[in-house]
Amino acid sequence: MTETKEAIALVAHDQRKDDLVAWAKLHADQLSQYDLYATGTTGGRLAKEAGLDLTALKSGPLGGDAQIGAMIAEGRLNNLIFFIDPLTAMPHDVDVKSLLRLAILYETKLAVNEASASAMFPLQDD
Ligand SMILES: O=C(CO)COP(=O)(O)O
Repeated sequence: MTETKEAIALVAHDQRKDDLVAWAKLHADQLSQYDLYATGTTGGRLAKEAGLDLTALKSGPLGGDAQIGAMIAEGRLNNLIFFIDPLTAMPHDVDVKSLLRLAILYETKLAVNEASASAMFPLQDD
């Protein structure tokens, strides 16, 4: 029987993308052991610049946050690394709030910056 790999979703707001890419480069070996998902623009950068093999969803403002929220609600994802920009208003703030609400509701392991993302590893099975 093949074992299902645990999944991690990676998301960063525009002002935090450089930081997530830099963090992901440092942790590429660890990340590559998991099924990786990302919102569209974040995923494109992580694939190109950090060499990660991942599934890119829609861009956040076009429904990518909602897709990740749906994965959480369906029990398909329980790790989320979301580098949030705390200083910029977002047109899709309701989607961001919805994703965070679902992550909290479903006990998702959630990291919002470098320190908390680094503290996620090694991931432990529930
Ligand atoms: O907006 C986002 C998260 O709220 C991220 O989306 P992108 O990765 O497509 O920029």
